[in-house]
Amino acid sequence: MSKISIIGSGSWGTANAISLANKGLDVKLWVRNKELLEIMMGKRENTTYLPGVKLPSNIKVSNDLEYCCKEADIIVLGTPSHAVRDTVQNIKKYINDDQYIVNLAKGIENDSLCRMSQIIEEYLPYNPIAVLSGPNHAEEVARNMPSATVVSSKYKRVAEFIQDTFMTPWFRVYINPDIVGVEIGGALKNIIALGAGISDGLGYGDNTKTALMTRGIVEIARLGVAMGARQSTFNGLSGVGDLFVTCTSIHSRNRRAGIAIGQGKSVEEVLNSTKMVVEGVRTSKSAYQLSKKLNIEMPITQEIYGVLFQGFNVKESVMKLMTRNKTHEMEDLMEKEPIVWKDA
Ligand SMILES: NC(=O)c1ccc[n+]([C@@H]2O[C@H](COP(=O)([O-])OP(=O)(O)OC[C@H]3O[C@@H](n4cnc5c(N)ncnc54)[C@H](O)[C@@H]3O)[C@@H](O)[C@H]2O)c1
Ligand SMILES: O=P(O)(O)OC[C@H](O)CO
Repeated sequence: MSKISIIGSGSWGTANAISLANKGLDVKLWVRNKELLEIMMGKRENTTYLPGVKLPSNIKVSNDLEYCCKEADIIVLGTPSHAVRDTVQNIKKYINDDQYIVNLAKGIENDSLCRMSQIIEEYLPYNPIAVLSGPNHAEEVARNMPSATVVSSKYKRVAEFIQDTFMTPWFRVYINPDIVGVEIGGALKNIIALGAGISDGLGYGDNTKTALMTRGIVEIARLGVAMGARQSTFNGLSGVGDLFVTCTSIHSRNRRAGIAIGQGKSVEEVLNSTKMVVEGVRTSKSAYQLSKKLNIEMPITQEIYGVLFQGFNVKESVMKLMTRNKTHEMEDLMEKEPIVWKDA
């Protein structure tokens, strides 16, 4: 039986700890904040990030990184994406080459434009690395509500081992070798979820949100394919699957932040009002930078980046998107699927 250590006890790190512990595995959960650690030890509950769900007795909570890393077969990184580089640097001295590293964070690092697995590989080049990404809200996974997800790794052996470890009757894990596609889908859907929230906040309807979601996945796939991903991955759980759940769920922090912005709150006000991470904000900057670098057309991302960082007015952004040059819906696939119109 594998020993698991989860570094980061936000909602998702804690939910995975609970899911794995319910399976009978020994889990150590690293808690950064000492005050929260005390509460979690006493109440056996993460009252800040996952209230209402008890921690099984086989989860050991600790603030000691060395204690958490040593003897683990699998180290799971559960911090937000902006903290992954620091976290890997901090744990590197306690890690052996044969320990598996699984990343849960969804994001693309600003400026370096690295995917999370690339950051991990930079510091731990010999370790088996996998990423887990899919339509999974912590609040539901922690309560054993049936959910599905995807594990990706460059190596089938690694993906299958992590699949077996995380799979439960309530958490169905698929594997996919397209690590670029899985990471890009999981990271960039957060930008579209902010947009879906803005649309809801403006009082627009289901048509508007569905248009954003459908055209959103087109531009996510366009960037992903340019970075080496497979188009088909964006039709899967880490693509449209995660996009659907994040754009429609009451649990989504990205969507909730978007709603508040659509209702007129400033971005600063919205981000200051929650302890929880709104990944889409930083990711919009990285995606915008990537679209410029690779010369990829990403109109929705560009407008959302503009709203978040350049003071764009949300209603004007909607109008800019609606009045762009007319085009063919399947423009991206035309080379692969030539279009033949009938004459007259
Ligand atoms: N919440 C979900 O349902 C869910 C589901 C799938 C993926 N994710 C992804 O998992 C990652 C973690 O999200 P979450 O929802 O658990 O976050 P959260 O907002 O619930 O908690 C954030 C956690 O990160 C810690 N943290 C913040 N800054 C840190 C730093 N600089 N160094 C170390 N730790 C730091 C906080 O102490 C806290 O434990 C994100 O990338 C998110 O997109 C979340
Ligand atoms: O709450 P959000 O918006 O960060 O989304 C959480 C997960 O990524 C959903 O799969």
